[in-house]
Amino acid sequence: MKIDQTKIPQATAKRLPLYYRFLENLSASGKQRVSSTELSEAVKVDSATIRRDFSYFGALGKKGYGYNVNYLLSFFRKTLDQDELTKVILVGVGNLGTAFLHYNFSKNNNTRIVMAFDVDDDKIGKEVGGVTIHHLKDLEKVVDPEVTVAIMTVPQVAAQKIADQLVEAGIKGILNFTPARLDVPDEVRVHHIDLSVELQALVYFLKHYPG
Ligand SMILES: NC(=O)c1ccc[n+]([C@@H]2O[C@H](COP(=O)([O-])OP(=O)(O)OC[C@H]3O[C@@H](n4cnc5c(N)ncnc54)[C@H](O)[C@@H]3O)[C@@H](O)[C@H]2O)c1
Repeated sequence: MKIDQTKIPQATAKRLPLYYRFLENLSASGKQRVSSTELSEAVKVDSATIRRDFSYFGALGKKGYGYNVNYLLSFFRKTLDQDELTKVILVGVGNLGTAFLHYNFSKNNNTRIVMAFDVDDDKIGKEVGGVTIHHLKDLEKVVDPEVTVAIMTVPQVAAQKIADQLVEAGIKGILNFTPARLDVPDEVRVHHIDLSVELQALVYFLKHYPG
């Protein structure tokens, strides 16, 4: 079935990897079907939302049967391009960048950091987690044109200039771990991950919605 991706709401699209990971584990343990209630408990999304999410791609659970795990998995694989390896680059091999290179999405075998960049001469040419570190000035020379996603783990002060360089080199998506708010052209997407904001939100919810 061909799904029009533009019709899937963003909030639904964001939950797909979550569903996918859980279904993959289910399938590996030999389970053939799953109910929305079971899914709901595992991924912590309410079952009405799950049913609505799944209805966007025509997966209608049968009463008393639930969803067919393999059907869902094959759908998610296609939709999330799980069959294709997404190559990603990382800029800034410090504390956080080093940790990411060692982790390198080992649980999620369709995303891989293939190259890292820094400006510290002591790091250039070395490998971390099997990934070679290049000088950022060589970005356009060494990066594969099919790479369109970059992770930024650099000091805040350097972030905007590096974002400009990434855009210039054809990067279309930036996962930004620095506290800097980046200014990029409309066609470039930035996802900003700010741990202190997440923590503050958690503390707020604990305080105002206890239990
Ligand atoms: N360490 C954490 O736990 C953590 C958590 C959340 C967010 N952050 C944010 O992530 C970013 C990185 O943090 P960190 O602790 O890894 O910092 P770090 O100082 O350990 O590492 C920064 C790296 O970026 C490199 N760098 C500096 N200027 C550069 C440039 N122009 N081009 C390419 N590389 C450059 C440095 O050489 C260094 O290797 C910061 O913005 C920080 O606020 C860090």
